[in-house]
Amino acid sequence: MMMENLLLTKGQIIGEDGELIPADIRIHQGKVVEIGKQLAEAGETVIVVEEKLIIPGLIDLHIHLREPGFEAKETIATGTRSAAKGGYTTVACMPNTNPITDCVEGVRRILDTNDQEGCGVRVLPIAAITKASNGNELTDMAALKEAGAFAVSDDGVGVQSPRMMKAAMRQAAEVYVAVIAHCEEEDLLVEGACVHEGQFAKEHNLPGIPGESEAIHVGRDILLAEDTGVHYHICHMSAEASVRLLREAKSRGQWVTGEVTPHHLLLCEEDIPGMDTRFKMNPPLRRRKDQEVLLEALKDGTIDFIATDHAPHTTEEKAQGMVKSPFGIVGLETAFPLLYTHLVATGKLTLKELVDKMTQNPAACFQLPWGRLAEGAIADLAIIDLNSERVVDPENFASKGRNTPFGGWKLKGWPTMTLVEGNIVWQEPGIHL
Ligand SMILES: NC(=O)N[C@@H](CC(=O)O)C(=O)O
Ligand SMILES: [Zn+2]
Ligand SMILES: [Zn+2]
Repeated sequence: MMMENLLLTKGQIIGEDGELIPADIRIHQGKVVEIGKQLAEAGETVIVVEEKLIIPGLIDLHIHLREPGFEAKETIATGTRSAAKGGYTTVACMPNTNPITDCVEGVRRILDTNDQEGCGVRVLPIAAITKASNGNELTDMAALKEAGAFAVSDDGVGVQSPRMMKAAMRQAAEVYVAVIAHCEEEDLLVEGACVHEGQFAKEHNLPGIPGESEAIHVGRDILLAEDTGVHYHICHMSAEASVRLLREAKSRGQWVTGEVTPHHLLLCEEDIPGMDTRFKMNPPLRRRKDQEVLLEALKDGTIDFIATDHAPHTTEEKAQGMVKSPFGIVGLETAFPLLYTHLVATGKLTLKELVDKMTQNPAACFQLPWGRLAEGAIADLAIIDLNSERVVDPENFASKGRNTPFGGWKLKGWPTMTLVEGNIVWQEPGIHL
């Protein structure tokens, strides 16, 4: 990619105490070299950002790109474009493709495809914990890491055997890769379980997924991880009991981290309008109490960061009804405006808290060098128009997925430009330099 030196002028950045500060940003050779007021142009291309907010590029450590194997749902090209449009500059993709990313070739293939067909957003491949994610045999984590795997996960299913999970943690600790867990105990599930085992399930006579099916794995894994020294990370936390267990583990100083999705922060089972598969995801939307606890835990730092779990499916797949349709909703293009509008504009989180939990917190949890806006930092940036107001229209998504419960929601705070290492990877149509 061509490296162009840029001068972003008349922007605003978030200061140490959360205040908005007018700022210009000079970018040379892919790095932020100077942040200040009214910087003099020195041969750069000038972009006047007109009072918009400049933040570190967003980082999403849990998405599904679907390639190889499920290209009708999403490809690396469409998924990374969707990420860029949402203000994301780094994404980590789960291995539940076909084939599952459980070998060196699979990891390399994702990196190569992104180099050739991606829009410039950085993709970190997550490799499987067990071969074919079937829970029977561990992958070669040292080789996977060497090939460029970011971490290991069997996302989509829980690792059912505690013995296998313990062995996985031992190996992961030895080669310094994190174990990222989809926590779900299948022994507590019934055939066709599709929504939270609670009020909505009862009213609609649907088989439910209990909160304990998540929490029992969280508790089990915290115990298993304790003596291994592994970094254990909990996917898409949804249940109050899981939060309680994470909080306790952290209070003892254990290396456990957790993420939460925008949909679990903003919705609960009471919001499901009926037999609408756009509200079907795993884990399911739970009680209002769980939703409230998740937000509290995110605010107080128990839950470390926000990840979308962007999970595109085709319209046909999602048209098979509540029981048969696949779990999952898309999230990359709506995450920031949703959370800005419903958590920041309502005073539940500060703007700095929200941005930190989508940038520097995920980076810090996994020792990634991105997610900061400072002199000397890599110029991964998102420019956000906090005042722009638009209605979510899934037909306009860059993602192939249209499966969102947020269609029709009126939101503020849309990204207008995304830069990775100083290169513009997406900009709102109609903006000309
Ligand atoms: N979250 C979901 O509802 N679905 C994910 C799988 C997963 O994240 O467990 C998918 O791959 O579709
Ligand atoms: Zn999962
Ligand atoms: Zn997932």
